[in-house]
Amino acid sequence: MASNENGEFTFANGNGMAMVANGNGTPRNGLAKIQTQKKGNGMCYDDSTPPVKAQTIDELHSLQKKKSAPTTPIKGTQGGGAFAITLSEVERHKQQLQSISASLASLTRETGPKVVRGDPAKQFETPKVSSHVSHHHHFTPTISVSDSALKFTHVLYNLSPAELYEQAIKYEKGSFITSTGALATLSGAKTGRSPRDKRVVKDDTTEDELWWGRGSPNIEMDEHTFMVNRERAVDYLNSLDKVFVNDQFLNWDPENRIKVRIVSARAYHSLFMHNMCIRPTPEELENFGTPDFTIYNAGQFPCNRYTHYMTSSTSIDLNLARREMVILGTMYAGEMKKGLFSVMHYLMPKRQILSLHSGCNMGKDGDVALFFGLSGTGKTTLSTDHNRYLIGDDEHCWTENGVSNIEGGCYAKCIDLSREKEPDIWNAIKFGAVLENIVFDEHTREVDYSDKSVTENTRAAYPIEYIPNAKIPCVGPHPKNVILLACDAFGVLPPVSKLNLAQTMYHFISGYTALVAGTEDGIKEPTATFSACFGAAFIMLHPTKYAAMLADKMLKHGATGWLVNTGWSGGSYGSGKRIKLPYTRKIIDAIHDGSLLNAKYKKTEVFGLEIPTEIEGVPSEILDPVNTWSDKNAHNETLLKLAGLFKRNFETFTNYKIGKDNKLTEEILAAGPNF
Ligand SMILES: Nc1ncnc2c1ncn2[C@@H]1O[C@H](COP(=O)(O)OP(=O)(O)OP(=O)(O)O)[C@@H](O)[C@H]1O
Ligand SMILES: O=C([O-])CC(=O)C(=O)O
Ligand SMILES: [Ca+2]
Ligand SMILES: [Mn+2]
Repeated sequence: MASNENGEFTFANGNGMAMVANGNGTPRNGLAKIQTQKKGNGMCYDDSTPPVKAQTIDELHSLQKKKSAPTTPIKGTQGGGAFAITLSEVERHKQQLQSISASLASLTRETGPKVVRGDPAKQFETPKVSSHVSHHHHFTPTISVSDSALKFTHVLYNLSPAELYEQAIKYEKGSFITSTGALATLSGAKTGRSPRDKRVVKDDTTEDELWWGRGSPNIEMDEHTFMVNRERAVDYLNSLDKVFVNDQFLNWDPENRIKVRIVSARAYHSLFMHNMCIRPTPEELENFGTPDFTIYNAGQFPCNRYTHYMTSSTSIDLNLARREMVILGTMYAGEMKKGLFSVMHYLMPKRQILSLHSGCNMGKDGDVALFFGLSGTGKTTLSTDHNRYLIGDDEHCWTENGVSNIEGGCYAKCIDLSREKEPDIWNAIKFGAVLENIVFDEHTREVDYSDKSVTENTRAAYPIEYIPNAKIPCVGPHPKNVILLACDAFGVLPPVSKLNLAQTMYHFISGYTALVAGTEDGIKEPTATFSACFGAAFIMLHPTKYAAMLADKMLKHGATGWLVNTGWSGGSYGSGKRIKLPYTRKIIDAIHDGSLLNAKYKKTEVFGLEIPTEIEGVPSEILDPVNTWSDKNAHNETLLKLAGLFKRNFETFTNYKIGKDNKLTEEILAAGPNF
């Protein structure tokens, strides 16, 4: 066999004699049989089995790949017979391509690139397809049009995971198949989000609507600068031989579904979004039409640091009026996921729908729990519970009718992942899953989840249906429990406290956690992080807007608030230890089954938290942190230190009113630590 310039194997041997292949396109008995006698027409056949239908080697190869809707090149070019299709189908294809072409329009390409579906490696094999499409997008070059306008850009449109694997492995350095079939990838220099490089276009509308200024994640940019970056990204994408386009949905609530298009340069990005957004059926894709929101991910290419408002070579730019986002200078895929989440945090409240940075699951009896928490506090880990239905692990909406997941997949932290402690996540890391920045054995391709050589923030992205008890469609009734997760590396917050509504609001607005960045140098002071609504990086409106909606909904549906510390016990980071995951799971079980609601409680000093004295399966002495510290003075000092940090953080919010009357506002202010 020889390999042609397309990297495909030809079956002709050096003597011009062809080898015999069976109907599956593979040589019989594994080895190619050499026919020594030439037949008249030059074609060989094996007369012991029915002859293959193919007339040429290319046809034979094409038989191997069964045609399917989303990725097949434009039909209707072959004329009648089996390929005959209705005019409306042709029209739809045409519109779809025009829509993609319009997405990629830039100044150097007024009408957008010539869009061709399929792999550029095959462009010479399927001339009919390209000529068919270019016919619709042909324009005469004029003096003002640069050469780039004449170039083809191949659009790899909604490829399947298998096709994306092939693209990644063939063209993207650092892509490998792991021993369980996942696609290992490298995200490049950035292995986490870059919130300081996020910009939002401030125009007349957003100036009034959005939260700007101190504490806000929204750093302004103007429309013109946005267009400069947009052009830079689109020109970069157009300069490539091929781009990936994903047309998908957000939100499982059919009434509030958002159509998104993601244009990117890497198979890694396309597969990541395939997993993370809701996947359309072939019919839904046929009728997709124009997207509600578009992301241009040119992450390989930097922004120009001399551009106004830019302070680094990374820029993530959101333009709500244009319904567009541009990514330059970071390939970390989480930017796309969380960029879209920001958009939802703008669009949903406009419809009186509360958007939430939370996990969500449901018991056999239909009791729903929300899990709020900053990155790494346990939303994915604790919402993925073998005894409950998973609705989603990170982004939800709460409407008049109940909850709905925004996404179609999960994004789990992988550091120190173990089969015993997190079996469902472990098993979800199989073919189709994207594994970011993990380290594996060069030969066996077994992943070492304890290895932080690339980053501590190793991640797995997989479709939600990879979790066996996923609730599909991912919607549920109104929540019964609202669990606020904090990973308290100071080790002074109780493992669990029952909150009244004002306390729930106080802690929701505070959005506390304290993680310790892993370092090789050993002990490092924990640092407190306060992030309003447990996701300040993604909210667009003032935190009190979301808080007021949450208070309304919790009151209306009688939900109970809880504060769960998934962090340290027995001392701060360095002397104490992280609370054992099995204990946290027991605590969560007791919340779900209602037993904790009616347990015996006592009130803590300073934070005034109601803590239970007993929980089945959890040692009672750990329920009050002071018991676990050998140095009581150190405990009290640390407690006061953390309380002080809470107080200082909340000062920003003291002038804001929550809801219609001032009563709740005053109660919330009083619900913080007292000392
Ligand atoms: N007691 C505990 N409770 C919860 N998680 C724990 C506990 N002890 C250790 N962990 C570990 O902490 C990590 C929690 O990460 P997880 O992926 O659930 O974060 P997340 O809240 O979903 O964050 P993100 O929003 O960034 O996805 C996991 O690696 C988990 O194994
Ligand atoms: O967005 C990410 O990169 C991961 C995540 O879920 C978070 O940080 O909340
Ligand atoms: Ca998560
Ligand atoms: Mn998250």
